[in-house]
Amino acid sequence: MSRSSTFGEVVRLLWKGTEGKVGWTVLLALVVALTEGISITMLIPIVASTSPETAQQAADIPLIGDLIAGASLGLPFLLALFIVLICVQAALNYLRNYYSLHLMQLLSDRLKRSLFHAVSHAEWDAIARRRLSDVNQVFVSGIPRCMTAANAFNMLVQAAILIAIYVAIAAAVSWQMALFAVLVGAALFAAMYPLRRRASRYGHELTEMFQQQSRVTLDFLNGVRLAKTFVAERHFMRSFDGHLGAIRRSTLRFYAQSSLGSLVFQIGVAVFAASFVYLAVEVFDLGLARIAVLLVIFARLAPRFGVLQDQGQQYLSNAPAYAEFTAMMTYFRADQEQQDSADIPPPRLARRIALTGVSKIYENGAQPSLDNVTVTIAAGRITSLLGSSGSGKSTLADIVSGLVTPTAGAMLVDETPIDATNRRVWRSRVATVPQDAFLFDVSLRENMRLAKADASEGEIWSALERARIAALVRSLPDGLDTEVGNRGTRFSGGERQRFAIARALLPDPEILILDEATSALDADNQRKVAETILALRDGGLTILLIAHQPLLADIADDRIVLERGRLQAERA
Ligand SMILES: Nc1ncnc2c1ncn2[C@@H]1O[C@H](COP(=O)(O)OP(=O)(O)OP(=O)(O)O)[C@@H](O)[C@H]1O
Repeated sequence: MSRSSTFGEVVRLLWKGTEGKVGWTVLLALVVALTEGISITMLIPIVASTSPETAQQAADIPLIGDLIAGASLGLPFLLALFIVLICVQAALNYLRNYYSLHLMQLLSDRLKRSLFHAVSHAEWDAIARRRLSDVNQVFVSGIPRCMTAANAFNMLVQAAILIAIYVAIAAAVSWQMALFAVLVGAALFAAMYPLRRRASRYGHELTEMFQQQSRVTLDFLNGVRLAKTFVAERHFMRSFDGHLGAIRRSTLRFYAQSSLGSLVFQIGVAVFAASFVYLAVEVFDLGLARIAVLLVIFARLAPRFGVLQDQGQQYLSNAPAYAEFTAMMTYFRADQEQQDSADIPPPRLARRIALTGVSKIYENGAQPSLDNVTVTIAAGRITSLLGSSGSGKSTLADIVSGLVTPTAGAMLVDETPIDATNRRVWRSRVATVPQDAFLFDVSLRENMRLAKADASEGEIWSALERARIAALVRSLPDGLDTEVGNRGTRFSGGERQRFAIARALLPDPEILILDEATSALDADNQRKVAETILALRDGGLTILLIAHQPLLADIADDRIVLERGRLQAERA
């Protein structure tokens, strides 16, 4: 995204994201600038009241001089008014800062929610194609950087308003000096161009480097057990150190350059101050009243130029994060799942699931992962999905569960076709237990209620009984209140698997899909899970098993054999 289009995007974001409320901060900035302007202008009558000579100088100032002449006010009154104006100004500044912060928080929440929504409502295919560490990175550092850019932009606008008002007052006092200030300001702005370009480049580098760092961190945390098994901690540590070093070096380089820029800027401002006073006194012979006012204006103006410089850099070095955010939003929004409409009843499975001519070609897949497969899964029976690695078993199971959309072909649940309009509602009636039975780091009861938020104690115990794990829970001192701990590692693999089955059974699904559910278990645990599955089938549940182990393959009533995405055999 080019700099100008990012600029337009940030303006739109600020305006739309705050529902136009950002306009209030600009208006407040304008009022603050006006009260500041009035309080500065008031210095003229105050200085004028010191001697007849200064009074005459003040009267000579166009516009302002006439005003002073019109209202002959005493010094105590002027000083009191000056204090009142400064108080009003301080209060308005406080209000503006607080309101800006409030808006930024609101905006940040809005961006996070919209990305969360876009990801959670995207098609699974689209989610699976994307590195989740990149998505996480946008949440953790991308959106806060967008906020810094938006805030910097807002500050820039406010500083620009103040500068414009100061320059207008300066012009009323002496147009030559105002013109001089504008020309010097423009020259300083132009001189800082290389620094702004560097800030923008640094911003792009930072986005890339944060992504790399997030990838290593998440990869390591997700596979920490494996990393330790391979004694590969040092490899990850080295890689992590490498990314930290790159970020540190780039940041130091950037700040060294920008500090140098600020240094040059400060020197430039000092030269400007000296020339300003010289011109005012020696060339234009402005007199004390005007010089006093111009100096006060200048003293206020200089830090605003500093704000322009600092916030400009903040904006440029953080705006690339916004381009990253919008690219990610566009990606996920392009592939949104159709939402359920309230009047669609969940399909019921009483007889069979029939797939006809189903094919699946993943976006980046060279070959079809499923090629014209026609099979039937009978209700109330155990069907096993067999085939060598990569033959398409998981793809078929994901199509049956409604997670993956087939590229071609049709699926019927009894007589109901499953398509974009009801795929989500069908998925809510399917329970899947993956190979790695994942338990969340909350209590057993809360883990169960993730599958059905309003499950009663009776329903929870009934599901635990069906999965043959109730006896274990009863033996625990804290029963259902037992905290599962990090990923449930306090339970054995077989126990976790049966908890996962119990959780999957809680919403009373139409079909249970087990994806290599016992591959990580020993023979004893495999046997226990197999007994659990047989008992569920005897209770009338339809079960689809992806199984390599003979023990599980043997308990199946029907078998579907796939090879290279094609149906090899379908046997009872
Ligand atoms: N998201 C994806 N994008 C691209 N290709 C994919 C994707 N998922 C699966 N594939 C490819 O589709 C083919 C079938 O994969 P699938 O996971 O369905 O096989 P499987 O029989 O379950 O394998 P395994 O027994 O090893 O788990 C494989 O060649 C795989 O590389």
